[in-house]
Amino acid sequence: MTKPLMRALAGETLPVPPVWMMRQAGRYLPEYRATRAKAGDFLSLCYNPDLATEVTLQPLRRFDFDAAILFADILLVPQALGADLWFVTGEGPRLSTVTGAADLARLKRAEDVHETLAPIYQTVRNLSGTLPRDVALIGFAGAPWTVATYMIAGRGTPDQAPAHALKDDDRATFEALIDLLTEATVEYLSAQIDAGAEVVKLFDSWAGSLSGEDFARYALAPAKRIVTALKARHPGVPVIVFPREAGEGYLGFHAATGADCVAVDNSVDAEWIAQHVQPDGCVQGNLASSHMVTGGDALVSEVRRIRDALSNGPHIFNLGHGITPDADPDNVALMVETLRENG
Ligand SMILES: Cc1c2[nH]c(c1CCC(=O)O)Cc1[nH]c(c(CCC(=O)O)c1C)Cc1[nH]c(c(CCC(=O)O)c1C)Cc1[nH]c(c(C)c1CCC(=O)O)C2
Repeated sequence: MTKPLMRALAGETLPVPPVWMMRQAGRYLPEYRATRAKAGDFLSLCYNPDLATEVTLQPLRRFDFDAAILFADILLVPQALGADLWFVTGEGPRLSTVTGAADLARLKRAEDVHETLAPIYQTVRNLSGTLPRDVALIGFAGAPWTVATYMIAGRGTPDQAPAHALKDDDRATFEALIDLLTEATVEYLSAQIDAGAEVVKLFDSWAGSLSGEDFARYALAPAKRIVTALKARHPGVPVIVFPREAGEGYLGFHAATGADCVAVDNSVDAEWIAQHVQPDGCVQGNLASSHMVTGGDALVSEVRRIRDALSNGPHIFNLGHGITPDADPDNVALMVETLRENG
């Protein structure tokens, strides 16, 4: 029997959609916090295959999810390309910046990322074969634009202004960075698939800040290049893309990139997705993650509404973005239970 997640990705409409959660291994779980304390800091946890395997498995012991997602981070690729990376507690990531051609010239080549990322592939190998029979293993990477926004600014930014400035002031350097990240992402995802990832997902968390021609050039085109290269190297391995807050940019995203599934955030309504995106292929989403904090009747009715709205086509149930540290694990259990109430 094929795993439910793989069936949905192949375009099948299932009586109950498969379910998993972005950031399902994370700080809302006390056992995650304990393992992270043992590792020391977040990056040490990412690069420790035994502990990264353990935290990947933790949510599966509590919840009957259909997928596990590799525990790692989208910012490991810039680090593997030679950028400095560290996390400031309570604030987020910091990186050495790329502000011009000289910074770009100091980065390594795409093929060189494997040396740093080898422990991540070991985590994938550990997980492959360890998972419950019906659970699919998802690998992931950040999309070039989103990763570039962190590399250019040296940190997370509310409006991605430094990346927009480099794009508009020094397009050659900006595009060379996007190209390097596109190639490095193919290398990284391809190695995850070789190590046992059954599905890969591309996170373009800041796709929504690109508009018009820029959206086509820096969200669609790199995603298409990555999907095309992966399909050539690994026929049959499905790809999920997540152009977060793309709005109307979700229209035609399957066809423009060749992705098997488009993940949709909660700024668009499930009915709209059913009408305008799901006819093109599998969709994933899109419960607001705030329901994992507040729970109750609002959670139950919203899970039912999204499930029912998307029940006439291939759907993977998920949140619209990652679960937050203040979420209550009981609400996650209630989400899964509600989803399957008649199934
Ligand atoms: C932008 C981005 C990053 N990382 C990621 C994105 C794209 C998706 C999104 O928009 O959420 C993706 C990511 N980050 C993490 C995963 C693991 C897999 C999963 O469970 O989904 C995934 C898929 C673990 C993580 N990545 C991070 C944590 C928290 C680290 C900790 O334990 O303190 C986890 C579990 C840290 C991180 N990593 C990043 C930031 C901005 C932060 C700090 C913010 C925060 O503290 O929540 C970069």
